[in-house]
Order: sequence, then structure tokens, then C-alpha cells
Amino acid sequence: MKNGRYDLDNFTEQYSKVCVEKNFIDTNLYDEYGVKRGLRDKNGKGVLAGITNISAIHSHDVVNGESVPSEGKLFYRGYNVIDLVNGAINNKRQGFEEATYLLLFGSLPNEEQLKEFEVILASCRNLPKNFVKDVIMKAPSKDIMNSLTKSVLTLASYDDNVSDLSLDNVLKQCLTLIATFPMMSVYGYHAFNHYERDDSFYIHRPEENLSTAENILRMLRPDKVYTDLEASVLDIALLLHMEHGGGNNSTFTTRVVSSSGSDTYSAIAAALSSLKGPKHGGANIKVVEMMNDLEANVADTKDEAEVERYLVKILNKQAFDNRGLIYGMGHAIYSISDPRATVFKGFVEKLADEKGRRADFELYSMIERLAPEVIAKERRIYKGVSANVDFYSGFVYSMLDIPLELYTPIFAMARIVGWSAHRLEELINVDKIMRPAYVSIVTEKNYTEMSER
Ligand SMILES: CC(=O)SCCNC(=O)CCNC(=O)[C@H](O)C(C)(C)COP(=O)(O)OP(=O)(O)OC[C@H]1O[C@@H](n2cnc3c(N)ncnc32)[C@H](O)[C@@H]1OP(=O)(O)O
Ligand SMILES: O=C([O-])CC(=O)C(=O)O
Repeated sequence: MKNGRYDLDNFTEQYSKVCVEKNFIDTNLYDEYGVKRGLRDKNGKGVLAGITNISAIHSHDVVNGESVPSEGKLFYRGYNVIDLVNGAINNKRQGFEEATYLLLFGSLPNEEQLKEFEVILASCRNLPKNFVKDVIMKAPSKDIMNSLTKSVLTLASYDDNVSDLSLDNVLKQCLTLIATFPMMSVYGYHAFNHYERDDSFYIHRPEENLSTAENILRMLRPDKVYTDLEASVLDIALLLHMEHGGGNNSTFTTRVVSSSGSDTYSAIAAALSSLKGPKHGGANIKVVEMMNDLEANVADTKDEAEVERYLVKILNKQAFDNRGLIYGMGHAIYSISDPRATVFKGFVEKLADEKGRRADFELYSMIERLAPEVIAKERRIYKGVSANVDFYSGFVYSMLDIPLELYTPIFAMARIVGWSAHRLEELINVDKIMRPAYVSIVTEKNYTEMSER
């Protein structure tokens, strides 16, 4: 007891040690029982949990019957994501809406279909009456992913058909979430910025003739002004983040929750909770924070040896957040390269020159080169490590003057499309609750009376 109250800090400090002692499992047991830690085999390959027709990820080639690491490739419904990006750039079109149609409905839309789809999405960009006042402005948080999750769950209480699993209803719910994620995220940021940072509060409504990327910038900026280049860069960033197979942590979460028969809002709220983790989509914020920490702690950021020493300290849990991870590096599937990081790097360099941030770009490039070598020296690497999609994305967003708090929500504004496609695919095909097994190493004991303990 402290000041007549139970001392929670003292209690948890003491009992967390009890938790460690009582929950410790010798990692050798995973091998002994043939259990795949992280649902991954010794070569880092994921256990097979399903079949999908939505996307494909290539990271290895088979040469003479052997699997060898290759440059990463990503396909949405069979189309290389690089071709989708180039299609959008060359035709001066916003690619996010086109790829949304593709991922949800399985084929590229013709002009008429795309026009109709854009009108439908625009009509869904509506929040219930007073939602901003009653939900978003209440208890604003710096953690916009949490505030977005809260908004998604609260939206459920405005839906009379929340638990109706008929496909047209689920599709309607998904389209509404795809259309309103940018509003809920950006307004959530403005509420935080106003109440916690004492800044001005403004709510700009989305414009029906604008794309998702254009509306994000319009809603975010006090004067609603942005350039075509900025909208195009953000559109490509969205396009690159939309989908990544059924096994990534947040999409698998969507699948798991969907398999229990739960509603769309709950499945998507769970996916958001997964995505924000720093080993997943939350890495984009961590990368920028890590780079700031590096600049604060490395006297000469042009000195490779000094930068390398800092990276080693990170791996040894002696620098930055002491978690031992160099954020933005490594991937569960890719080895030699993540194609999205390569695309990002292509326009990061141009943007950095335009925005006078060449020195930052050089530092990112140096880390991109050094980190895989340092990780390979310090960890057991099976398949190679390279920069992932999160490495350059935060740098791009900072050059678009997008606040740090919105980096992971922007990922979510894109990935909601993949989650929706996977929820639909799960509901259409599987109809079996996911329920893997755990080997139990618990020993049976006789109950002891309180007086005998
Ligand atoms: C959108 C996305 O989710 S992209 C990923 C974003 N996440 C990050 O950038 C966080 C940093 N990266 C990581 O934590 C990891 O690379 C992950 C979580 C993405 C993938 O992890 P794994 O599937 O375990 O990768 P892999 O099998 O190649 O790793 C081999 C070893 O290297 C370690 N390693 C891999 N990447 C890193 C890294 N960036 N920093 C430090 N160690 C790393 C792993 O922890 C693993 O060690 P362990 O066997 O002792 O656990
Ligand atoms: O596939 C994964 O494990 C991580 C992910 O979602 C991505 O890279 O986009």
C-alpha cells in the first residue's frame, strides 16, 4: 500500500517477473515438437494457411530445382504493380481508384466502369450526422491509428445491418470504409492537433470530383491547396500499399476474424490494430524517428564507420528504442529487394532534390546499403535483408508535409482495399472457422485448498 492505495507500479514490477518465470518456454521445444515459430519454417517461409486469387508475391526463382532469392515482384490480380504505377503516371490518371476496382472485382475497369465506380466511391464519402463532433472530437489521441479504430467500431452502431453477412451488404460496408478512412484519419489528426497542440481546427469536406489522394491533401491542408505532382506522388504511395497477400499480419487478422462470422467493422478494427505494430505498418513512423535519433547521436552522418557503429548499437538494443530492430529493413518474404521500396527510391531522389533535402537522401541511401550488411553480421539470416516499403515512405510523406501521426493511417487508407478483398474472398470460399493448435506442455496438478498453499 502507498498513500492508502495499492501501489500498482510496484505490484506489476514484481509480478511481471513472475509472469516471465511461469510463462518461459525453452525455444528448443519448438524444434522438438515441430512447431513453426511465427508460423514460419526454418527458411523463413510461411506455413500454408489458404489459397488466394487476389495477389502474388515473388521473391525466389527456381533454378535447377533449387529455390534461389530473386528481385521482388508484386502482382495485383496478375498485373505487375510497377505496370499499374506506370499506367497511372503515363496516362496522368489517379491509380488508386482503378486498382481498388481491380482488387475488389478481379479485372481492370474500362473507362465507363471506372467513371461509375468513382461516382459510387464519392457518394460513400459521407460520415453519419454529427459523427465528427460526437466521435472524432471526443478524447482525441496522438495515436491516429487508435482513433481510426475507435471511429470504425463506432460506425458499426450507426449501421442497422451490422451483422448481415450477405455479400452485397459486406461490399457496401467495405466501400463505405474505403471511402471514409481518409476522412476519419485526417479529421482525427485535426482534432488531436487542435486539442493537444492548441492549433486551429478545421474540417474540409471531401470534393466529389477529386480522387482519394487529392481529397486527403485537400482535407489536410488549411488552404486546401496542393500541386498535381504532390497528388500524383501520394496516389502512387497508396497504390503501392494496397495489397500484399493473405499472410501478412493485418490481412491474416482480417481473415481470422472473418472466419468466425464476425462483422466487417470488427474484422477491420482488428486489422488496424495489427497494422499499427512497429514490425508491420507502424514501421514507417519508426523509420523517421530512428533517423532523427541517428542524426541527434551521430556527430558526422557522412562518416560511414560512425553510422555503422550506431546501427550495431541499435541491433544490440543499446540505441533508439532498445528493441534491436533497424526499422524499414527486412521482410518476411522479400530478400534481395522489395519492388515498392525500389519505386519509392526512384521518385524520392527527384523530390529530395526539389525540396532541398539531398543530404537526407544521401543518409537514407547509406543506411539502405549498410543496414543489410550489419544485420547479416549480427543475426542469423536465411534469405537476405533489404529495404522494405516502409523505409522510404515516411521520407516521402515528410516531403509532402504530411504529419508523422498520419504515416501509418495512410498505409491503412490503402490497405483497407486489400483487407476488403480478402474478407470477401474468405466469406465466399472458406466458411470454416480458423483454429490452429498449440502443443500443451502444461502438467496436471491436484487442486490445493487455500489453507494448504
Ligand atoms: C509493411 C510491412 O510490414 S514491411 C515490414 C516492416 N517492418 C520493419 O521494417 C521492422 C524491421 N524489420 C523486422 O522486424 C523484420 O525484418 C520483419 C518483422 C519485417 C520480418 O522478420 P522475419 O520474418 O523474422 O525476417 P527474417 O526471417 O528475414 O529475419 C531473420 C533474422 O533477422 C532479424 N532481422 C530481420 N530484419 C531485421 C531488422 N530490420 N533489424 C534487426 N533484425 C532483423 C530477425 O529478427 C531474425 O532474427 P531471429 O531469427 O533472431 O528472430
Ligand atoms: O507481407 C508482409 O509480411 C508485410 C506487408 O504487409 C507488406 O509488406 O506490405
